[in-house]
Amino acid sequence: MAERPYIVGNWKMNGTRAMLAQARAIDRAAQNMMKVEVALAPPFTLIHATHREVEQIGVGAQDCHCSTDGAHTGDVSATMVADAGAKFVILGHSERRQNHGEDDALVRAKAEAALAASLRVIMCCGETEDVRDAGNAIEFVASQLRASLPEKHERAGEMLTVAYEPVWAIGTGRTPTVDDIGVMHRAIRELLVERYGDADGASIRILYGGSVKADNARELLSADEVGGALVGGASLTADSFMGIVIAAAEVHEQ
Ligand SMILES: O=C[C@H](O)COP(=O)(O)O
Repeated sequence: MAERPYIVGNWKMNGTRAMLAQARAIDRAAQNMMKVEVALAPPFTLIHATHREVEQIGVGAQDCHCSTDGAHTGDVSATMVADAGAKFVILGHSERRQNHGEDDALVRAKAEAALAASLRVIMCCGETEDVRDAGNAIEFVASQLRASLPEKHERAGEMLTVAYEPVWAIGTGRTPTVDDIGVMHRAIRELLVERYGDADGASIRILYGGSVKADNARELLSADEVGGALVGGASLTADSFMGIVIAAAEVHEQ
């Protein structure tokens, strides 16, 4: 892994204020792990409190609306999450696509709104098991990314991250092989270079997500073109999350 690994915890719909103790513990531990960029995406309700409690780690949101404000009951805009202390937003997660019917066009509109609010974007993509079994995983992910990512951005390399998360690997304990991850990540890299040019396309980090744990992180993070991980379940306690961060530091040093 050439660049500084990026390990992001996605707390999903987990956590009340009692969870801030885990954020503090992760932040303290991350201060001794400067070789790894560590971040957490708590639920909306904890963004501001997490931002106030931590010094070292990044804090982000798990979604935002595509409009800046207006009559959208229950929604939260990019400007609002930025105001609460978020520096990035996860968009296009398969749980949003499946549970809220978000299509690629909406995800792209959200990404444009987030970038306009100076938020970095972690753009998720990934195929279902049926798509993989039919041998169409690469075509599917490429088409999802082409339609979901903004057409251009002057600081694409710095502002965008892609997270490849096969839907069938999320929360299941199943993972692709290192070879399969490498094949997919190389295809994503090609697409990013094609869209954003050599320099930006090469510097956008591509994370792997889906059942990453401390005991498989070393292997998964050593796959070709993997720049870090988007972690769900194992990010909910400082011990399990920091096990992944430590593995990332070790892979980086190899
Ligand atoms: O955003 C995180 C992913 O959905 C992975 O979740 P997981 O680590 O619980 O499989």
